Amino acid sequence: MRPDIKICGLKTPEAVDRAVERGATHVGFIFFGKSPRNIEPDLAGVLADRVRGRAKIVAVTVDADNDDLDEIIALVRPDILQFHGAESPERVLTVKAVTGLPVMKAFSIREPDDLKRIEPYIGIADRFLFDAKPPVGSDLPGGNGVSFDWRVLRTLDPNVEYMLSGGLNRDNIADALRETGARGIDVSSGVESAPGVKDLDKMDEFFAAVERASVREPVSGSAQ
Ligand SMILES: O=C(O)c1ccccc1NCC(=O)[C@H](O)[C@H](O)COP(=O)(O)O
Repeated sequence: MRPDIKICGLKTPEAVDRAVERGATHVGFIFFGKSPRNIEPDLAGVLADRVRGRAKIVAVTVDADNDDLDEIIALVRPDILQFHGAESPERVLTVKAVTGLPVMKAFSIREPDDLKRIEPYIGIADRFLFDAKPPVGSDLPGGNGVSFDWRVLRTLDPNVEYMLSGGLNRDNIADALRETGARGIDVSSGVESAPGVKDLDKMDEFFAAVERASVREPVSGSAQ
Protein backbone atom coordinates (compact mmCIF):
# COMPACT_ATOMS: atom_id res chain seq x y z
CA MET A 1 0.00 0.00 0.00
CA ARG A 2 1.22 3.47 -0.78
CA PRO A 3 2.28 5.28 2.40
CA ASP A 4 1.26 8.77 3.41
CA ILE A 5 3.89 11.12 2.00
CA LYS A 6 4.86 14.36 3.70
CA ILE A 7 7.03 16.82 1.82
CA CYS A 8 8.49 19.14 4.41
CA GLY A 9 10.09 22.57 4.37
CA LEU A 10 8.13 24.01 1.46
CA LYS A 11 8.57 27.70 0.67
CA THR A 12 7.37 28.37 -2.87
CA PRO A 13 4.08 28.00 -4.76
CA GLU A 14 5.80 25.86 -7.40
CA ALA A 15 7.07 23.37 -4.84
CA VAL A 16 3.77 23.21 -2.96
CA ASP A 17 1.82 22.69 -6.18
CA ARG A 18 4.19 20.00 -7.48
CA ALA A 19 4.19 18.12 -4.19
CA VAL A 20 0.42 17.89 -4.13
CA GLU A 21 0.06 17.20 -7.87
CA ARG A 22 2.40 14.25 -7.42
CA GLY A 23 0.40 12.91 -4.50
CA ALA A 24 1.75 14.36 -1.26
CA THR A 25 -0.77 13.66 1.46
CA HIS A 26 0.92 16.14 3.82
CA VAL A 27 2.82 19.38 3.23
CA GLY A 28 5.05 20.75 5.99
CA PHE A 29 6.00 24.33 6.78
CA ILE A 30 8.90 25.02 9.13
CA PHE A 31 8.68 27.75 11.75
CA PHE A 32 12.17 27.75 13.20
CA GLY A 33 14.35 30.80 12.69
CA LYS A 34 17.65 28.94 12.32
CA SER A 35 16.37 26.70 9.54
CA PRO A 36 17.05 27.42 5.86
CA ARG A 37 13.43 26.29 5.42
CA ASN A 38 12.02 28.81 7.88
CA ILE A 39 8.95 30.58 6.52
CA GLU A 40 6.90 33.48 7.84
CA PRO A 41 3.41 32.43 8.94
CA ASP A 42 1.65 34.86 6.59
CA LEU A 43 3.43 33.43 3.51
CA ALA A 44 2.87 29.87 4.76
CA GLY A 45 -0.83 30.70 5.03
CA VAL A 46 -0.94 31.82 1.41
CA LEU A 47 0.86 28.66 0.28
CA ALA A 48 -1.36 26.47 2.45
CA ASP A 49 -4.47 27.96 0.87
CA ARG A 50 -3.33 26.69 -2.56
CA VAL A 51 -3.67 23.08 -1.45
CA ARG A 52 -6.05 23.20 1.49
CA GLY A 53 -8.37 20.19 1.48
CA ARG A 54 -6.13 18.28 -0.95
CA ALA A 55 -3.27 17.64 1.46
CA LYS A 56 -2.94 17.99 5.23
CA ILE A 57 -1.19 21.20 6.24
CA VAL A 58 1.47 20.50 8.87
CA ALA A 59 2.98 23.32 10.95
CA VAL A 60 6.40 22.28 12.28
CA THR A 61 7.58 24.06 15.43
CA VAL A 62 10.32 23.56 18.01
CA ASP A 63 9.30 24.29 21.62
CA ALA A 64 7.13 27.15 20.40
CA ASP A 65 5.48 29.35 23.02
CA ASN A 66 1.76 30.09 23.08
CA ASP A 67 2.06 33.43 21.27
CA ASP A 68 3.99 31.91 18.39
CA LEU A 69 1.60 28.97 18.14
CA ASP A 70 -1.40 31.31 18.20
CA GLU A 71 0.03 33.36 15.34
CA ILE A 72 0.88 30.29 13.26
CA ILE A 73 -2.53 28.73 13.81
CA ALA A 74 -4.35 31.98 12.99
CA LEU A 75 -2.42 32.63 9.77
CA VAL A 76 -1.75 29.11 8.49
CA ARG A 77 -4.81 27.22 9.76
CA PRO A 78 -2.88 23.93 9.88
CA ASP A 79 -4.53 20.53 10.04
CA ILE A 80 -1.74 19.12 12.20
CA LEU A 81 0.91 20.51 14.54
CA GLN A 82 4.30 18.80 14.40
CA PHE A 83 6.31 19.28 17.58
CA HIS A 84 10.00 18.79 16.85
CA GLY A 85 11.47 19.90 20.17
CA ALA A 86 11.39 18.70 23.77
CA GLU A 87 7.66 19.31 24.27
CA SER A 88 6.41 17.31 27.27
CA PRO A 89 3.34 15.03 27.19
CA GLU A 90 1.58 17.64 29.34
CA ARG A 91 2.37 20.35 26.82
CA VAL A 92 1.07 18.19 23.98
CA LEU A 93 -2.15 17.52 25.90
CA THR A 94 -2.66 21.17 26.73
CA VAL A 95 -2.07 22.39 23.18
CA LYS A 96 -4.41 19.73 21.81
CA ALA A 97 -7.12 20.70 24.29
CA VAL A 98 -6.80 24.42 23.62
CA THR A 99 -6.42 24.30 19.83
CA GLY A 100 -8.41 21.18 18.97
CA LEU A 101 -5.60 20.19 16.59
CA PRO A 102 -3.88 16.80 16.39
CA VAL A 103 -0.18 16.70 17.28
CA MET A 104 2.53 14.66 15.60
CA LYS A 105 5.44 14.40 18.03
CA ALA A 106 8.93 13.96 16.60
CA PHE A 107 11.62 11.84 18.22
CA SER A 108 15.23 11.43 17.22
CA ILE A 109 16.26 7.80 17.06
CA ARG A 110 19.62 6.06 17.06
CA GLU A 111 19.21 2.90 19.13
CA PRO A 112 16.36 0.70 20.44
CA ASP A 113 16.31 2.46 23.84
CA ASP A 114 15.39 5.72 22.12
CA LEU A 115 11.97 4.24 21.40
CA LYS A 116 11.25 4.10 25.15
CA ARG A 117 10.94 7.88 25.10
CA ILE A 118 7.65 7.64 23.18
CA GLU A 119 5.94 5.68 25.95
CA PRO A 120 4.64 8.67 27.97
CA TYR A 121 3.16 10.10 24.76
CA ILE A 122 1.19 7.01 23.73
CA GLY A 123 -2.50 7.88 23.76
CA ILE A 124 -1.55 11.58 23.79
CA ALA A 125 0.33 12.25 20.54
CA ASP A 126 -1.79 11.43 17.50
CA ARG A 127 1.19 10.23 15.50
CA PHE A 128 4.92 10.02 15.92
CA LEU A 129 7.67 11.07 13.54
CA PHE A 130 10.92 9.16 13.83
CA ASP A 131 13.89 11.18 12.66
CA ALA A 132 17.66 10.70 12.97
CA LYS A 133 19.70 12.36 15.72
CA PRO A 134 21.19 15.61 14.43
CA PRO A 135 24.89 15.43 13.55
CA VAL A 136 27.25 16.97 16.13
CA GLY A 137 27.33 20.75 15.64
CA SER A 138 24.04 20.99 13.74
CA ASP A 139 21.74 23.85 14.76
CA LEU A 140 18.74 21.95 13.49
CA PRO A 141 16.76 19.27 15.33
CA GLY A 142 15.47 18.11 11.93
CA GLY A 143 16.09 18.57 8.25
CA ASN A 144 19.68 17.34 8.45
CA GLY A 145 19.42 14.79 5.64
CA VAL A 146 20.77 11.95 7.75
CA SER A 147 19.20 8.54 8.30
CA PHE A 148 19.12 6.25 11.30
CA ASP A 149 19.34 2.47 11.32
CA TRP A 150 15.78 1.52 10.40
CA ARG A 151 16.26 -1.93 11.98
CA VAL A 152 15.79 -0.17 15.33
CA LEU A 153 12.07 -0.03 14.53
CA ARG A 154 11.81 -3.83 14.42
CA THR A 155 10.88 -3.86 18.10
CA LEU A 156 8.18 -1.22 17.75
CA ASP A 157 4.57 -2.13 18.53
CA PRO A 158 2.97 -2.38 15.05
CA ASN A 159 -0.03 -0.41 16.29
CA VAL A 160 2.08 2.70 16.81
CA GLU A 161 1.29 5.20 14.05
CA TYR A 162 4.38 7.01 12.82
CA MET A 163 6.04 8.68 9.90
CA LEU A 164 9.51 7.55 8.98
CA SER A 165 11.86 10.47 8.46
CA GLY A 166 15.53 11.38 8.25
CA GLY A 167 17.68 11.30 5.16
CA LEU A 168 15.12 9.67 2.90
CA ASN A 169 15.65 10.09 -0.84
CA ARG A 170 14.87 8.46 -4.18
CA ASP A 171 17.74 5.98 -3.76
CA ASN A 172 16.95 4.62 -0.30
CA ILE A 173 13.17 4.91 0.00
CA ALA A 174 12.49 1.40 -1.35
CA ASP A 175 14.85 -0.14 1.20
CA ALA A 176 13.36 2.01 3.95
CA LEU A 177 9.83 0.89 3.14
CA ARG A 178 10.86 -2.75 2.80
CA GLU A 179 12.62 -2.69 6.16
CA THR A 180 10.04 -0.76 8.15
CA GLY A 181 6.70 -1.13 6.36
CA ALA A 182 6.14 2.49 7.40
CA ARG A 183 2.62 3.76 6.73
CA GLY A 184 3.91 7.32 6.48
CA ILE A 185 7.14 8.84 5.18
CA ASP A 186 8.59 12.33 5.39
CA VAL A 187 11.30 13.96 3.28
CA SER A 188 12.97 17.32 3.09
CA SER A 189 16.70 17.43 2.14
CA GLY A 190 16.31 14.46 -0.20
CA VAL A 191 14.21 16.55 -2.58
CA GLU A 192 16.41 19.64 -2.44
CA SER A 193 19.24 20.97 -4.62
CA ALA A 194 20.61 23.06 -1.72
CA PRO A 195 19.46 23.52 1.90
CA GLY A 196 15.98 25.02 1.76
CA VAL A 197 15.74 24.89 -2.05
CA LYS A 198 13.25 22.29 -3.26
CA ASP A 199 14.14 20.62 -6.57
CA LEU A 200 11.04 19.74 -8.60
CA ASP A 201 12.82 17.00 -10.56
CA LYS A 202 14.08 15.37 -7.37
CA MET A 203 10.58 15.56 -5.99
CA ASP A 204 9.22 13.78 -9.09
CA GLU A 205 11.91 11.13 -8.77
CA PHE A 206 11.08 10.60 -5.12
CA PHE A 207 7.39 10.07 -5.84
CA ALA A 208 8.25 7.72 -8.71
CA ALA A 209 10.51 5.70 -6.41
CA VAL A 210 7.73 5.44 -3.82
CA GLU A 211 5.31 4.25 -6.51
CA ARG A 212 7.76 1.58 -7.70
CA ALA A 213 8.41 0.44 -4.14
CA SER A 214 4.70 0.30 -3.34
CA VAL A 215 3.97 -1.81 -6.45
CA ARG A 216 6.77 -4.24 -5.57
CA GLU A 217 5.64 -4.52 -1.98
CA PRO A 218 5.19 -8.20 -0.99
CA VAL A 219 1.69 -9.23 0.02
CA SER A 220 2.82 -10.91 3.23
CA GLY A 221 -0.04 -12.00 5.41
CA SER A 222 -2.42 -12.02 2.48
CA ALA A 223 -4.14 -15.25 1.40
CA GLN A 224 -3.92 -14.27 -2.28
O1 LIG B 1 13.76 20.84 8.16
C1 LIG B 1 14.15 21.64 8.99
O2 LIG B 1 14.92 22.57 8.69
C2 LIG B 1 13.70 21.52 10.41
C3 LIG B 1 14.14 22.46 11.33
C4 LIG B 1 13.74 22.38 12.64
C5 LIG B 1 12.89 21.38 13.06
C6 LIG B 1 12.42 20.45 12.15
C7 LIG B 1 12.82 20.50 10.83
N1 LIG B 1 12.37 19.56 9.93
C8 LIG B 1 11.36 18.64 10.28
C9 LIG B 1 10.98 17.61 9.31
O3 LIG B 1 9.89 17.08 9.42
C10 LIG B 1 11.97 17.13 8.27
O4 LIG B 1 11.27 16.76 7.13
C11 LIG B 1 12.68 15.91 8.84
O5 LIG B 1 13.52 16.30 9.87
C12 LIG B 1 13.53 15.16 7.76
O6 LIG B 1 14.45 15.98 7.17
P1 LIG B 1 15.50 15.39 6.11
O7 LIG B 1 16.39 14.45 6.84
O8 LIG B 1 16.20 16.58 5.61
O9 LIG B 1 14.70 14.71 5.03
